[in-house]
Amino acid sequence: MEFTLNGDKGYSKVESYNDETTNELSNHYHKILESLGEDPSREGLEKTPLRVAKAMQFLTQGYHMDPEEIIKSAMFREDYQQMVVVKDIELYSMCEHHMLPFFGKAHVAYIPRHHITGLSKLARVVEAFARRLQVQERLTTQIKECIQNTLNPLGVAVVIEAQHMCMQMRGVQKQHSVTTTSDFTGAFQKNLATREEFMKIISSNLH
Ligand SMILES: Nc1nc2c(ncn2[C@@H]2O[C@H](COP(=O)(O)OP(=O)(O)OP(=O)(O)O)[C@@H](O)[C@H]2O)c(=O)[nH]1
Ligand SMILES: [Zn+2]
Repeated sequence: MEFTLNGDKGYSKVESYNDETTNELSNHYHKILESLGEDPSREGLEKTPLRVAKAMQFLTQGYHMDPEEIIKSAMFREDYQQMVVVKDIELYSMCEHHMLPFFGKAHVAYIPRHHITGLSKLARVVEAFARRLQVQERLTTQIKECIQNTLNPLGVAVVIEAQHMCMQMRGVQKQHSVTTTSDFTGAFQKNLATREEFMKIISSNLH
């Protein structure tokens, strides 16, 4: 089956894998298991190369998504010019240095000029950029730019808080460190009160 994620909405709802890529990855993971001193033919590992091949394609499916198309597929003209905040969007990404997970939450806001977008699309844009090999800084900026370029709003704000497994399980081994990145355009950049309102909303426990 093909990865057909560039559908008319910019993503596909079906979990599917490219047979050729799956085969190629499986062969590589078979060798990797051997290099690690394992026996890829023992019962528990027999299907592991195939499972990992699929898992890795799932975790990097963002390469087959078109984030701008995701927003454009649900853009509506509206005169609302106040802050729209979607907070606590959980995200799972992989650091490009160690290919280990980093995970946490994204908080996304914008102030519409003439257009709003479907709320789920903001979360889908986070997914589309997170499901790639990333650094947290670039992930933050890409989400911001995508929303700015498509909706042309009065401002965009993105804050990401994440824990990096490469800092927890290995390396410096700091279990409790959390990294926060942020990026702003327009009103969020120029107007301190606007930015503070956003920061207050994402820090509050109001639901
Ligand atoms: N800026 C940034 N750094 C990251 C991110 N994810 C992982 N890193 C860091 O990437 C760096 C890579 O540094 P290197 O010295 O080349 O790799 P390393 O020898 O494995 O480093 P240690 O993790 O310190 O053991 C490390 O400091 C990681 O903590 C990220 O999203 N943003
Ligand atoms: Zn890393």
